[in-house]
Amino acid sequence: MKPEQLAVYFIMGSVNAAGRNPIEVLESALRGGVTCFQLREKGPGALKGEALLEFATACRDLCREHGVGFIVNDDVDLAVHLGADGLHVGQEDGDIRKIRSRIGGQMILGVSAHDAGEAGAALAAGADYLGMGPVYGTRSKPDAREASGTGLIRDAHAAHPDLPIVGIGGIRADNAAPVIRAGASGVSVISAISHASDPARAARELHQAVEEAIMEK
Ligand SMILES: C=C1C=NC(C(F)(F)F)=NC1=N
Ligand SMILES: [Mg+2]
Repeated sequence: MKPEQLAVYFIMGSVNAAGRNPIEVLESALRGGVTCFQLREKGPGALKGEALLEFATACRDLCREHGVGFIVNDDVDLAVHLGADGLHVGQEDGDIRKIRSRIGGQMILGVSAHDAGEAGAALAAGADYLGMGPVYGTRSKPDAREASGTGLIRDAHAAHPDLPIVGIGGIRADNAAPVIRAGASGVSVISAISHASDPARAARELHQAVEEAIMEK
């Protein structure tokens, strides 16, 4: 996982597409230059079984067409079955070491971490990047913790400067810079792109904001 792959990390499930065809939203986001995509099929109305497999396969193929990493959230079996580029798990999704041994050394493994301690444990267990947040208030995750600002990212980056971190939670083009300045390699977003009337434009604007902040570092 090269840190620059985390610059604009789009996360979406079929329920996040604001009533539109999620494949068209993903296609638009990819045209707009998102650098990584995570399929996070969760919550009421989430696809299951054959419908999920079809949707996930279509997302994977679109990402491959655009040369963008395809990451699956939580579902180890689905990630392995699809030959995904990576898997993202939270602290509650099982023992990170066991998951690493299950997916092998090639697959990217992302782990959610909420403090420097969890960051260290995830790194020791084989994580390739950390997702840290919620930086700002978020509506995409009903059970999200309190907004933590960028302090957690700053602490984790200071403790583990070589471990790529992506910020998450309420991030948009107009508040992305502080996340990068705190030491993150990129920002991950759901609704800033999936709810945008023009997802490609939203992705471009986020990419510009992140690139500018990286240049100013
Ligand atoms: C809960 C999550 C936290 N962080 C991330 C990512 F941005 F990918 F690191 N993805 C998630 N699903
Ligand atoms: Mg999870």
